[in-house]
Amino acid sequence: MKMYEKAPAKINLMLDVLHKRADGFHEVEMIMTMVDLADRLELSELKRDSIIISSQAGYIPLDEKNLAFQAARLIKDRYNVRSGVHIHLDKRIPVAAGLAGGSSDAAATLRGLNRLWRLGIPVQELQELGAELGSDVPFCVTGGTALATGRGERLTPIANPPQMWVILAKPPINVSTAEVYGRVRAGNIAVHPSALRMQQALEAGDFSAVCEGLGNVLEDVTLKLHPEVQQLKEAMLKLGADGVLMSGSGPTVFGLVSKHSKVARIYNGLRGFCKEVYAVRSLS
Ligand SMILES: C[C@](O)(CO)[C@H](O)COP(=O)(O)OP(=O)(O)OC[C@H]1O[C@@H](n2ccc(N)nc2=O)[C@H](O)[C@@H]1O
Ligand SMILES: Nc1ncnc2c1ncn2[C@@H]1O[C@H](COP(=O)(O)OP(=O)(O)OP(=O)(O)O)[C@@H](O)[C@H]1O
Repeated sequence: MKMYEKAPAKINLMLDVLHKRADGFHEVEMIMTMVDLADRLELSELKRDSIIISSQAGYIPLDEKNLAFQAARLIKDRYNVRSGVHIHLDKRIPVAAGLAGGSSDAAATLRGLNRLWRLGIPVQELQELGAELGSDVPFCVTGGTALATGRGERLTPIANPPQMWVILAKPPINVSTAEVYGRVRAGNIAVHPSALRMQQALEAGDFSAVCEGLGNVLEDVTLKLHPEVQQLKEAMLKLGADGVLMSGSGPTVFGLVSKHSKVARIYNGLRGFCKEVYAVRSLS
């Protein structure tokens, strides 16, 4: 038997850090939404008790470091599943980009194995399992648009963004999420983006207000480490994006555009100096 799952990328429309917690994680307030750029997973049942990961992408781990492997092992152990699975990952989301590619693969694995092995695990329990794998995984289990608090695992669904285009550009640099959080000084953040304001903009379907409400306190850290991310933001704005922000801990920058007529100009302009550029729709 085979199951197929799509694993979409996320962007953070706003991300605020409130304080560092005793467990080393940071208390955050974020609004995340999915975009129409997705990995594809094919999950095939194996009679023997093993987990096999394969992918056309040569640049991701295929062993127990792969988040899809970890998700499969977790669900197998927790529910005493004897059979195995072969998971083929058709990677389309850029890796280590701030787009939660690995987290979304893990979430899609939890959803897919729940169906493949007919486990009947309720969504909330899948999210709790997801939280053991990473802070972004619970959101990726359900997707949509949500306010995420705690370390990112406490979710409140909110209205999807109005129809818009999202242009994503990933510069060829590596950013460590742990390092970026490690450099944040919550007490020194000058301007905190407002979750309430973004939530109201989304509920009202007000595209301009969504653009005005964009904010990510991790930007300051990543931009200092990698000035090319700032240059990419400026280029996107110059080319006509209505709103521009870095996603997660970076380095991907996204631009929001309401008019389709602007998309080709921005896409082509960025392709001149950035190899990984995507123009997609927000998922609603
Ligand atoms: C930057 C975001 O992607 C925005 O959505 C998330 O906050 C991070 O999500 P993630 O990559 O799933 O993060 P995890 O794999 O759970 O954690 C990676 C590292 O980031 C730091 N981390 C992560 C989340 C959080 N709320 N506080 C943290 O300090 C921790 O040092 C942790 O060791
Ligand atoms: N299924 C997977 N897909 C991509 N990367 C994976 C996967 N499993 C493990 N990894 C490893 O995880 C690391 C982060 O990759 P990923 O694409 O998930 O980052 P990200 O988009 O920055 O995630 P986030 O936004 O959740 O911080 C990479 O170094 C990669 O080797």
